[in-house]
Amino acid sequence: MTREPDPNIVLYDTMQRQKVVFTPSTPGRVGMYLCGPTVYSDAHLGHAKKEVAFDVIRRAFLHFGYAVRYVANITDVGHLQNDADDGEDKIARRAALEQLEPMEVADKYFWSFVKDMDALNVLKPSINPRATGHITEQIELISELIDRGHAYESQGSVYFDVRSWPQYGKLSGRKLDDQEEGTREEVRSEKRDPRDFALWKRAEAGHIMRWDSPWGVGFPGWHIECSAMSLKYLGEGFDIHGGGLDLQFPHHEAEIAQAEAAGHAFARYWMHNNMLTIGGEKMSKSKGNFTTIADVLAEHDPMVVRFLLVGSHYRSVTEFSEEAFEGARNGYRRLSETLHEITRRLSGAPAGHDAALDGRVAEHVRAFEDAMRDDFNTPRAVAALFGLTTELNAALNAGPVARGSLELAQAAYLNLGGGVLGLFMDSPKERQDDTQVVSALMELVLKARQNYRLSKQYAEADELRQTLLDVGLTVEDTKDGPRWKR
Ligand SMILES: Nc1ncnc2c1ncn2[C@@H]1O[C@H](COP(=O)(O)OP(=O)(O)OP(=O)(O)O)[C@@H](O)[C@H]1O
Ligand SMILES: [Zn+2]
Repeated sequence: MTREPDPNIVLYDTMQRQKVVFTPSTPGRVGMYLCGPTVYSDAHLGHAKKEVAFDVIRRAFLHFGYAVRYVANITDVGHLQNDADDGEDKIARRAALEQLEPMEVADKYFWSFVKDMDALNVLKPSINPRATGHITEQIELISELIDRGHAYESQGSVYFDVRSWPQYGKLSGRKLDDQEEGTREEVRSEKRDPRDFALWKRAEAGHIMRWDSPWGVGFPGWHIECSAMSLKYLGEGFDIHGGGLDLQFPHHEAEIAQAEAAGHAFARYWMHNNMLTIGGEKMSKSKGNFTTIADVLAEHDPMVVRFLLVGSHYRSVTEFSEEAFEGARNGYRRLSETLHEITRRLSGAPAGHDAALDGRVAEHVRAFEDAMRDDFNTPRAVAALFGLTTELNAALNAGPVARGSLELAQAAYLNLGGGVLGLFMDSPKERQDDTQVVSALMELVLKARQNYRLSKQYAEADELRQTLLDVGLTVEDTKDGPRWKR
């Protein structure tokens, strides 16, 4: 059943600095752009916070009846050490360290990112554009900026002229005079103003990633890819642009200036996730205080990791600690055990509905949806799921529950906890456990059948075989003994 797009979704827009009602540029549709990873190393838990935060927002829009086009870029060129305008490219540096081609590095860490995201049940983007695949679009945008007098060439590089664009700083609220960018003397001398930022950089001898351009051989600056690719795939005045709080300045500020100074309408709403911290400090690659997603998943159920992340609001800090995991593990177990019990009790449940219970389930569903409509308040939504769980546990403990009510409750868990929060995906660990349990049980069953046959109880042996067939399992007698398959 598809529902009408919900007109009452409220989100916090960083640009307007307040919560506002979301109205899509095209009725029923949401265009979202998310600044994705620079693929030069394995993703860490901080990246997971961001990806899960925006995945939940996307899932909520889907739940509330919208079609979503979700574009998340992959930065594979132009992101220099320390986010600077000058210096080594992060990918090229890693390529030299690992003795790989730069594109080999980008692919290696792209696929490792995809694997992590799959494990965390993050939906795949509708489009996953790469910076190196959109050099032409970036050159076009830079040319538009030069034509309009907002960018200038200098010794084979091109810089954005911030003094020509007084709105520069409007997202982060930074006044031009307070900004300081580019400290190296050689960069200063190429720029008209130290706050100008690179759109295109001249490739020095030995720089591996290089493309031809109207300004000579070079490579794009870090910010321009997002303006070019978001406009290409989502169009003028697209709905939502997301990313980490730390990207507000200079990255998002630069994205806005590049697009708007070239005459394009840019994102209508800006959403920023807060940071995952460790010991109160932002987890980050360059600080070295990170734990990779792969390392976390080696020890923890991915659904517990996800539950931990949605347990705090996307605009709040999430502190990463063992105690936080302990809490998440217990909380998640409470929810999933009740869901399993409901599913178990469905077969054999008396027909019909318990109207009073249905009403109480509906109240928790409403509380969940109200929370999600209110700037995607996942902690409140999780609290509603706990309310639902307390309700259901009381009913289940009191005796048989009508099938219709169990079905309603099950749908609530699966649509809200599963569909919106992305939980309740069978974890690989659970699946592995299941496979082991099935194998062990089948060994026992086949041994019992052998025993029947040895004692010439053929009717019992055939009955066993038939029972297995009824659930889709076939038994074959081979020279090495009986084998079973699905
Ligand atoms: N600890 C974190 N919590 C939440 N989001 C994060 C965290 N670290 C990075 N992000 C987000 O992930 C995206 C990519 O970040 P980036 O590749 O710069 O990671 P990083 O670890 O901060 O790297 P570096 O330290 O090299 O800058 C950005 O949108 C950023 O805001
Ligand atoms: Zn970006």
